Amino acid sequence: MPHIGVPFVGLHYLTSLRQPLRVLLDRWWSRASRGERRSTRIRADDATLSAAGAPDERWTRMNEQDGSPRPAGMDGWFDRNLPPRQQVLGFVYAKWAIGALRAIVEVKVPDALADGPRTVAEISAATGTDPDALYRVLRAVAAAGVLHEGEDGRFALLPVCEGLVSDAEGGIRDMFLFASDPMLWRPYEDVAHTLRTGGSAFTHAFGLPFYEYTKAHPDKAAVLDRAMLQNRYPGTERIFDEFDFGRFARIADVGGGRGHFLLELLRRNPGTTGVLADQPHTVAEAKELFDGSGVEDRVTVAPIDFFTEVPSGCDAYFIKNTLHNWDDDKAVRILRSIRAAIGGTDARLLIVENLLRGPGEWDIGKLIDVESLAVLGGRERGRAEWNRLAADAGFAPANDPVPGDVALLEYRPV
Ligand SMILES: C[S@@+](CC[C@H](N)C(=O)[O-])C[C@H]1O[C@@H](n2cnc3c(N)ncnc32)[C@H](O)[C@@H]1O
Repeated sequence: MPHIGVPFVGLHYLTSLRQPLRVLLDRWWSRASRGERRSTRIRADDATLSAAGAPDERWTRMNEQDGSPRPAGMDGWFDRNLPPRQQVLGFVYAKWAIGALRAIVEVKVPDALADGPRTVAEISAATGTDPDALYRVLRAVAAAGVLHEGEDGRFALLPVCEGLVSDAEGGIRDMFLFASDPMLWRPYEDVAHTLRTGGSAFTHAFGLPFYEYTKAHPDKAAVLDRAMLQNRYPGTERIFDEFDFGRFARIADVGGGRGHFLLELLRRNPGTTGVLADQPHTVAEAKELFDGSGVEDRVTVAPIDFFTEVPSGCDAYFIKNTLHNWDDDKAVRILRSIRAAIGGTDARLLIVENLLRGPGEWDIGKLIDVESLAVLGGRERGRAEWNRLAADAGFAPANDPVPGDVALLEYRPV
C-alpha cells in the first residue's frame, strides 16, 4: 500500500492503482513529449479502442528507444515540452489528473456510460452534477486518455476506464476510491513531517495510527475492507500460477481481510482447508463472502489480534500485504505469534510482499514504501531485510524468489 494494496495494497492498493494512473500519465505525457496532437480521433465503437488500453506495448517500445532500466511509462511523469530543469513540474500534473478522475468515479460517471456513449446533458442528469463543471472535468479526463470525447459531443468509456464501473468483473473501483480517499491524501500534505521526525504523517494528521483510526471510523474501515476485496493484480495471479498451495492440508491466511484471497485459494485447491484470521470487525463481514461460495465447509473464521495470538493447527501460515504495514519491531512480533502457533511442527511461513530491487533500479515498491512510511510507519523490504526479520522470529529461508514486484517468500521454522 495497499498495494496501492498500497502498503495495503497494497496501497498495493497503490500497485493496483498504478495501472490506471500509469496509463493516464503515460498517455498524457508521452503524447505531450512527442509534441503530438491527437490527429486520429479514436471512436468509442471502434476496434482501435483496444489499442488504447495496451500500455505494456508502449512501455516496451519506449524502453527499446532509450535503453532505460525503468518502465518507460514512468518517464511520462516528466514534461518533455519544458526545458530540462523544469520538466519535473510534470509530477504536479498527477494531482490534477487524479483529482479529476476521482471526482468522476465518485459521482459514478463510468456507471452512467456503461451502456454506451452519452452527451454531457445525459451524464449530468444521470449523476446529478452541474453540466458546465462536469463537461470541463470530463474533457480533461478524456484529454488524458481515460475517456473518449467524440466529435458529436458524446463521451464514452475507454477500456482503461471499464474497471471503474461499479461491480465490474475484475474491476478496481473500490481500490481506486480507497487509494485516493481523503484519509490517504492528507498524510501527503506533510510527508516532510515524516522526514523530520521519522514518525507517521497519518498519525500526525489524524491523532491516531491508521488501523486505530479505521477501527474508530467504521465508514473508513468499510472503505478499506471493500478495497481489499479487489486487492488482486498480476503479481497475485502469478503467485497462484507458480506456487503449489495444494501441498498444504490446512492454511491460515493471517491478516486475510474479508477472505477474498483465501476463497480463491480454496477454490483452486479442493483438498485444502483454511482459516481466515483477522481483526474481529473485519472477519465479521467474511461470512457474506463465503456463504454459498462452495468452500464454506472448508473455512474457519478466527477473530484475532495477531500481536497476541495466531491460531495453531495449520501446516502453512500465509500473510499477504500485511507485514509491510508495520515497522520491524511490530513485524517481528507478528512473525513470533505465527512461530508460536507453529510450535514443534514443520509448518511453513509464506510471506507475500513486494521484494525490493537493488539501488538505482526502478521498482514500484520503492514508491509504495513512501506510503508505508508516511501513512503506516511500515516499510517495504529487500531479501536481506526479510531474512533478518524472519530469523529474529525463528525462521530460515526455504526458497529464493526473484526481486521486483510481488513475491512469495517461503520460510521454515528453525
Ligand atoms: C493491507 S490489509 C491486507 C489484507 C489481505 N491480506 C490482502 O492482501 O488483501 C492488512 C490486514 O491486516 C489486518 N490487521 C491489522 N491489524 C491487525 C491485528 N492487530 N490483528 C489481526 N489483523 C490485523 C487488517 O484488518 C487488514 O485486513
